[in-house]
Amino acid sequence: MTLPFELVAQGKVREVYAVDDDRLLLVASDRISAYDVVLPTPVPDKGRVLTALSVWWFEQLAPVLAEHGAEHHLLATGDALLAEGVPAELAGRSMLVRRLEMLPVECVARGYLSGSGTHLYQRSGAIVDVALPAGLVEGSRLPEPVFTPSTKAEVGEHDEAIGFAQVVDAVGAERAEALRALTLALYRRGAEIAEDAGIVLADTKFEFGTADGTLVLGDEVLTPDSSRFWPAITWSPGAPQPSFDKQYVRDWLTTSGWDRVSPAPELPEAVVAATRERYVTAYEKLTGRSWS
Ligand SMILES: CCOC(=O)Cn1cc(-c2ncnc(N)c2C#N)cn1
Repeated sequence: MTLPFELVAQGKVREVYAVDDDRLLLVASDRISAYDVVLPTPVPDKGRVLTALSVWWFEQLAPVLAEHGAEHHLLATGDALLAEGVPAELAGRSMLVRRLEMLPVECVARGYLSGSGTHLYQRSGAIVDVALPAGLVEGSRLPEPVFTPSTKAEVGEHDEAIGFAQVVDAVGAERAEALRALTLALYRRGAEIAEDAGIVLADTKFEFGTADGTLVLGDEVLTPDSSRFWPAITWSPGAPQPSFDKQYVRDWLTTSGWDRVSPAPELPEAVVAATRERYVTAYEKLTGRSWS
């Protein structure tokens, strides 16, 4: 599909286009990645569901942003984009956003110990400069949510966990404090809403920018692609937790014998359908809205 806009960033499952000097278009694809590999089989509606979820979260989080003197970058989505020249088949999985001066920090909030956080903790009892109590295991709930920022890695590289001092070096002390406070406040509100929906929001990554000196929440927000969603019902510390949305894919890939190095195999139709259903279910449980 050719868009009448310049491609400015390409991620594993998303693209960013320049609409004009002040606005960008974030386009979510139906691609799914597992074990850091983009799989060859798309999941129908994944892009549209995760876009609708982000849009809903921007609405839910607007009061928290306002409390912190911040805003978000969303301008429009869906049919409103047709007038901007966005093709109909992309409109539902695109967000028109304000162009920001993006800050060079991945703002990660963790309410639970998982993934790279567990690895760092097992090595040093902390996540960089964030000390944690002894005796935690993969999946443990943390006493309090913590801010564990990282650098924005180049495409294909892994983000590197950094300490608060490095955030200060990058954006200044006042802005660093604001990022930490806002990241944790947004995470707490998201985790609270997710808990009511039977979903553990284990961690999430926010990206912020500035516009005319104001802090602005960018990127996608609180989706299963930017966060770890676990079914609350199966939460059991001591082992990797089942992913709310990707577990069918992970399990099938494991049974398929894929070596994780050679090109990933096509997913069976049943796994694609079940995975699509997980995205729709996450949307409906969180928003209380019917996907249809
Ligand atoms: C392909 C995936 O890459 C990204 O989303 C990272 N990225 C964010 C921007 C951005 N730049 C200015 N203003 C914004 N509002 C945004 C946003 N969101 C560019 N790349």
